[in-house]
Amino acid sequence: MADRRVFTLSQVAQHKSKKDCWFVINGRVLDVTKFLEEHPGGEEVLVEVAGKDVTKEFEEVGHSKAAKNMLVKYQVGVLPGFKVQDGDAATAPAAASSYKEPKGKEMSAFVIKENGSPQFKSFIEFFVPLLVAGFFFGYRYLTTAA
Ligand code: HEM
Repeated sequence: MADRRVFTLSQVAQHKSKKDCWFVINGRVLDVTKFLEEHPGGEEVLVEVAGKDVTKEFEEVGHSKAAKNMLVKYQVGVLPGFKVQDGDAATAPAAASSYKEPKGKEMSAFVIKENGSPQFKSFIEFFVPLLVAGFFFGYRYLTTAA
């Protein structure tokens, strides 16, 4: 369960350095100090907005669901009056952790499926040309004999 200690925005604003970096996203107070170096978007962008409510900035980047699910990991508390929002991806960490990559799925697109039985196929492959040849010679015989 994520931390529910209540902090005010001015308390969050006291943690705005590279060594102690907090901010707020969707009412969650996050301590991202340990995440700074790992952030795929770079640590500078995070330090620049440290100590503030960065919900807008976070959404504007169009972060993936995976990124949204990571928020809970860094949660140290909430703002006063925090309520879990509908559709907040971070509220479903259980669902996120049970999600499994559909391994091998992409490969199946390249597998050519053999549905018909191979015996039936070779029968047709053998007799159809034979039948065509038979018709051809039969027709030739009938037309040249006259
Ligand atoms: C705890 C909060 C945050 C987490 C967990 C997080 C996580 C991530 C992740 C996983 C990515 C890779 C792309 C993706 O999966 O969406 C990313 C990219 C990025 N993030 Fe964050 N981020 C956070 C906060 C922020 C904030 C507050 C800003 C802006 C002020 C920001 C700006 C960016 C940018 C600019 C990129 C690069 C986008 C790109 O190259 O297309 N991030 N972030």
